Amino acid sequence: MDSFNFNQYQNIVIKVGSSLIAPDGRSCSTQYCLPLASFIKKCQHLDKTVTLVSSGAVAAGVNTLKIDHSELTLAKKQACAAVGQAKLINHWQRFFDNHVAQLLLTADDIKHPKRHQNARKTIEQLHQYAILPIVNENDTVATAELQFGDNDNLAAQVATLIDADLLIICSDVDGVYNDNPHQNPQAELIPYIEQISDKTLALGKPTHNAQATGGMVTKLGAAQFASKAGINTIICNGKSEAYTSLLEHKITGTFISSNKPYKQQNQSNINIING
Ligand SMILES: Nc1ncnc2c1ncn2[C@@H]1O[C@H](COP(=O)(O)OP(=O)(O)O)[C@@H](O)[C@H]1O
Ligand SMILES: N[C@@H](CCC(=O)OP(=O)(O)O)C(=O)O
Repeated sequence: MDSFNFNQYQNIVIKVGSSLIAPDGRSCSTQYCLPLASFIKKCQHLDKTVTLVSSGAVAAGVNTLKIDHSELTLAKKQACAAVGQAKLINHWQRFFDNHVAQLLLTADDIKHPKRHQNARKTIEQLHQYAILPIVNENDTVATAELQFGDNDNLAAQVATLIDADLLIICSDVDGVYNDNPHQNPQAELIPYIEQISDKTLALGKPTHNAQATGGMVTKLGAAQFASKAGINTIICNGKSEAYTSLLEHKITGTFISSNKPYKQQNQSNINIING
């Protein structure tokens, strides 16, 4: 079989969800962040530029303020995000010896031409300083994000902003299944999606996890957005061997192809495992 070649990707956006930052309510846990940090460092040593989109601020704030998720009003969620963001960035600083930067963005910042350009230039400059840019939604002002939005979409927007060639969405499931595997034990993993149709979007259901936001619905929406911009997406499990596989030029998860040719992309060369 032809092989997927991780070497062809140079500018990668990695999104990590609350499910991995705060497993079982343990906010800012090292359990899944340590392997992810190690993967990011390996990518950096391979001369790839990496931008991290990290969720987990609300979960971290909930943990500090000892609030039940079911009691969260919008104002309480925003207060949790403000408390938790400080904790979250401190958490990442420890893995990267302080070589990280915090960027809090809203959808408006990405739409506004001048702010868009400023955000892009800042990220490029940080990459030149070998600093890992860590992006989150600016939850204090982005009320719509906490009511309707999600960081999967933000990650796809950031990937487009910086002309990334790969978006990796790390979650707590092996990839996209034909139904929610937490609710349907018969659900089967879909290793490769050539194009996201309405039928594919309908496979994505909400999350089973009170701490997370979007479930697979928003990940598929994000992949569709990235795909239209010529960016391939991989949805994988940050609890598994997915990172090791990628470094070995194999995909453990779901690969979603962009629907237009991008850079040296070669769609015939894809080696899928785990499916
Ligand atoms: N078709 C599907 N395939 C896989 N997972 C799905 C699907 N539909 C819904 N899900 C849910 O999406 C969850 C992952 O999204 P989410 O909990 O929001 O994670 P994260 O915090 O990583 O963004 C899974 O654990 C599962 O409950
Ligand atoms: N800005 C929020 C992100 C919420 C979110 O999208 O969470 P997730 O579905 O776990 O990626 C936070 O940091 O908690």
